[in-house]
Amino acid sequence: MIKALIEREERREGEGERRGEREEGEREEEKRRETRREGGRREERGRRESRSWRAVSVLLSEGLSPAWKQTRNHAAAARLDLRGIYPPIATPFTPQEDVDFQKLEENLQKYAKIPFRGLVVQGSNGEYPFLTEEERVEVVKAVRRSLPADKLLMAGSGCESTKATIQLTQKMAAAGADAVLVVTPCFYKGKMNSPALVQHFTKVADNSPVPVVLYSVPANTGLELPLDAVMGLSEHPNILGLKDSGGDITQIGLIVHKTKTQDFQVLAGSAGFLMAAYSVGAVGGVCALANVLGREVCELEHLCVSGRLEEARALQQRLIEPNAAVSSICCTEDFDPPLTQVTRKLGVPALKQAMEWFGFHGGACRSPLQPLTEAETQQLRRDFCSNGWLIAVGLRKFNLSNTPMNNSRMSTWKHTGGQQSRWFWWAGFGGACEDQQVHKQV
Ligand SMILES: O=C(O)C(=O)C[C@@H](O)C(=O)O
Repeated sequence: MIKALIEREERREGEGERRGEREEGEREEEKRRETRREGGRREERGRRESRSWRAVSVLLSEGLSPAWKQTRNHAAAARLDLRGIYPPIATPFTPQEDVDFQKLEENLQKYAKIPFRGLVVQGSNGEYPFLTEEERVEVVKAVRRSLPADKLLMAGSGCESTKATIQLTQKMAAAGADAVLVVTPCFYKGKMNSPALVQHFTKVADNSPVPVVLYSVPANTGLELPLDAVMGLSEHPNILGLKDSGGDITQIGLIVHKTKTQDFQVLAGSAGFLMAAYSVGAVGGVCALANVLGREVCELEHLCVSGRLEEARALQQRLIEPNAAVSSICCTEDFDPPLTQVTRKLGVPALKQAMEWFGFHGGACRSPLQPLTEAETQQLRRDFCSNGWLIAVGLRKFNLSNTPMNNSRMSTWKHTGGQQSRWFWWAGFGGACEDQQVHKQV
């Protein structure tokens, strides 16, 4: 009996051992299967990573970084509505060529009464290449202090290197810029191909606390931001849009068309082709002429967006020559498609002279920009007078000393038969100038 019990116990123990061994074997097999599975996963990860690195290397060779850091304002980029007109404001200087913040402030007070969407500070017309980094930031701070809260401050933060552009962008954001306008680097223009430019703007946008607007101005930089680069960059969450000063309407139309699936906004870079740009989908304009005829350029925008094309056409035609004279986009034969040949003649010195005629502080440019010659001044006046913007009534001899005219005073707006007219009286300082009563007809 006992023997049987022992034998049964031994059998049970043997079965237990064998079950344990089986279970151990199964556990070992499971481990081996898991190891194989993990190895497979690791290989797959390796393949995927190599695929993704291959992709990244391709992307990086095209300048697109795979993961965009979320700056605090990417969401802002989606919200910021750029529609409207912006003067790229001029920078007044003292006779010693220091920034004249007092005159800047007086100009800002006048701009505040004009229905601009905002101001571009340190655009081409701001003479940014001639300002130190510190001055560029100080001017942004001064404008921020004065600009009404509902106006957008777009600060030009472009430099030649990506590193310097990021640093200045961050300083301008801290100084109060709502967005930055970043011009294409151009000193080594032969090497500024799409991959280089896409990588540049991507890194800037990755590191900018505020949304970025691309700035392509081939007449000044000698290069155009290529379409494929714009299309790639339009997908960046912190890149809002493009300011195109090239003036090629087909290029602007193509950019609008090719980026329409993105929240990407295109601004015309000159009043000379503003209506045409609106017709192909631009949402606004950065226009030097708006420093002088700000209300009229805003009126053109209004007529375009409200479909009053006959009136828009008539107004646009009267703005082409004055715009041509004051546009800061220098003449370069290579980048001067016929349409824009009219838009580039006398540049910033002419803009500043015209500002003086229309009651703003323009003054001298910073060296090495030279003042207008007498012949250029006459040409400039013709461009405004022949389009009915400046009619000298009772013009008497001007014997201005070097002191630019100032102390202008706008008297009244007078509507006469649908025409608006403004009368200006000037009393210049420092010279034997006499009162000049000029009838400006708009
Ligand atoms: O000053 C700027 O930044 C410009 O784009 C100039 C351009 O708007 C023009 O009308 O000439």
